[in-house]
Amino acid sequence: MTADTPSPALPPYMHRRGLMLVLSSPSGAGKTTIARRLLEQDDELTMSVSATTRAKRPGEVAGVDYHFTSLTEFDLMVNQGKLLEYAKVFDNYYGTPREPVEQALAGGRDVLFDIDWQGTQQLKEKARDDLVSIFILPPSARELERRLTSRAQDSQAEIAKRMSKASNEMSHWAEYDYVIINNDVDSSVAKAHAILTAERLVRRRQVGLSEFVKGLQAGV
Ligand SMILES: Nc1nc2c(ncn2[C@@H]2O[C@H](COP(=O)(O)OP(=O)(O)O)[C@@H](O)[C@H]2O)c(=O)[nH]1
Ligand SMILES: Nc1ncnc2c1ncn2[C@@H]1O[C@H](COP(=O)(O)OP(=O)(O)O)[C@@H](O)[C@H]1O
Repeated sequence: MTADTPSPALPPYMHRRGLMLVLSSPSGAGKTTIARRLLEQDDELTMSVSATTRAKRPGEVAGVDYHFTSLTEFDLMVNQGKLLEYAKVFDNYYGTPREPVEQALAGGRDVLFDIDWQGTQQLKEKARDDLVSIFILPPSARELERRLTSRAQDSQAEIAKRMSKASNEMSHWAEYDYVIINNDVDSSVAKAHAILTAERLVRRRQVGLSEFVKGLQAGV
């Protein structure tokens, strides 16, 4: 085939089973930054927008960054089974609405989650085969504190609380499939995207391969 001959379309029975890509890290290590960049670069990736009882930060948009709810509304979602997982983090509740995730996966799209280790464990119990998890570490403790402070969105007391919980959060690093030390943002985004690209090619995620290969064999 010459360079300007269009490649033939793949048969319609071939499609990809969507995967769930989880990013976790101690607060301030950079998962929101990496998640935003991945979403900009990749049309097949959808963000799971969590529900939370925490107060909205300056600049955050309701329905985009989080669904901000009261404790009563959150309880109702839990009792009605509307959350795929939920956990208490830093004295607030956070949870993943079930329906958008199920819809995206059914449509062959991949879903990106910014959730903590507790949520990751719950998703792993429910959907191990569809889950790919990445733990993001800061390059140093000092840099973590600098990032939390320079983000300038939390009070000093809130930052101190996040630093004191960082050690516990980081103790879960070995439960993840991949680890990225987030030194340079561009390089970390490229690494996360490489993981996504490779995981999409995992054999069981490519539905219809057997028929495809049979067709190839029949044609040679
Ligand atoms: N289990 C769970 N954790 C979540 C969810 N949404 C956010 N989190 C986690 O809650 C923690 C606090 O998030 P946030 O208040 O946005 O603070 P930040 O991580 O400092 O930006 C982070 O570890 C998030 O990954 C969720 O739906 N479920
Ligand atoms: N590799 C990096 N180098 C320098 N600053 C970074 C890097 N990654 C993220 N940041 C900055 O650190 C702060 C915390 O990042 P953020 O993505 O909000 O972390 P998280 O979502 O893990 O709490 C933000 O101000 C962000 O711009």
